[in-house]
Amino acid sequence: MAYKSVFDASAIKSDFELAGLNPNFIPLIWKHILQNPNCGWDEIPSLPSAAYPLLRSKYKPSTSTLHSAIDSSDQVTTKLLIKLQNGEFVEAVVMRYDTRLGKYDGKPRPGGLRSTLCVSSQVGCKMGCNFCATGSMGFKNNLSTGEILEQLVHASRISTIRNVVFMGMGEPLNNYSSVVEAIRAMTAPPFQLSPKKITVSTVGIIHAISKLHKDLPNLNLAVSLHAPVQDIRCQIMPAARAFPLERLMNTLREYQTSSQQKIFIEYIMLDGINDEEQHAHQLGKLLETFQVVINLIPFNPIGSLSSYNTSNDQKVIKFQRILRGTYNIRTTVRKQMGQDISGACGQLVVNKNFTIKGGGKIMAEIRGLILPKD
Ligand SMILES: C[S@@+](CC[C@H](N)C(=O)[O-])C[C@H]1O[C@@H](n2cnc3c(N)ncnc32)[C@H](O)[C@@H]1O
Ligand code: SF4
Repeated sequence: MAYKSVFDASAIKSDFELAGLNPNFIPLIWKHILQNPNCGWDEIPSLPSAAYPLLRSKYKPSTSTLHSAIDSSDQVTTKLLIKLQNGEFVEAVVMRYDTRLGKYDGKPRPGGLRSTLCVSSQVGCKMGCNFCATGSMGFKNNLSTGEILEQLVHASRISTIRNVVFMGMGEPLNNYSSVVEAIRAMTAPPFQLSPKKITVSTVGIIHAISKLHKDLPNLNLAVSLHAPVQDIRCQIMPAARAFPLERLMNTLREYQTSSQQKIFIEYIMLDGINDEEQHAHQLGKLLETFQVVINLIPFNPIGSLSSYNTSNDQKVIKFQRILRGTYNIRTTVRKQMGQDISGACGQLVVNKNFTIKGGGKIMAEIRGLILPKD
């Protein structure tokens, strides 16, 4: 029999209510599991007696298991391979940033290390972007709320997570209800992340963006735009045909008007495809009346899955200068982390022959993606 995850927030809440139990006990159960990874139900103290048989009969403290974890050579990034109850695997990536030294003056700051977790929302993805390793897997299944939250639970045991980005495997807005429910749980006890520290990245699912601000105010929205005109978007992102650029921009305008929040624009730099000066000007004109931050993302190689090359540094800098200088748009170049463990954006495909943290070699070649040897 398949058990439910105790982190399936609405399922456990409704089971508690049906049994006449107070749902306020649920965060206490979650907290105990966070602190005691392998605990059994009977070890959780102070629950009403009717809670124990309910938990035993229907729920597991974790439906997924951490199959393996591997550190990048600089120890900054850790990629987690997580096995789901149905036998499928997903990946999540922990990225550690050192905030102890000020970015500009190099002076010590309080706070120390903060970690960002990149979570998956689906096994595979049906959007088929042709620069993305996950897209090449096709779609297998949506993750449940519990399976999304369990990624945070596994990661919290190796690092203190302050930020969550939905930039792992899958299109989060194609799994809307589970993602929204998981984010609500992340911002409540015991996780208590600030919604301002959670970012959902989307290829541009128009109808879902329209709902998002009402369901989750204060959330950060990142849109994978990647091209300033519809024909280039369609060439690299087949889903763009269903979500035309003009309609997407209208939807973002409405989103911005109602949320009053800046929007993050993701722009992958593909040599000879979308990285010329004319593209920078088209992008600048498209976005100059919005409150946006543009992230220029160097293309991460995905082996034989894609023949794209990343733009050279001079082109990236020129592109950035045009957006900043001519259009006054805040534009950053994303620092890539975890490339050596195929843990950077778009490199996530399931690799079961992963090594255990701290040792050994990466052995597998999955779906033509040749992983680097360490
Ligand atoms: C893997 S996606 C997941 C979230 C969502 N599906 C989306 O497309 O925004 C996260 C980000 O990685 C980017 N990405 C995908 N493949 C990439 C690659 N090979 N190199 C760099 N970024 C990539 C996507 O375009 C997106 O901005
Ligand atoms: S970039 Fe995002 S939407 Fe496109 S295939 Fe990859 S995961 Fe799916």
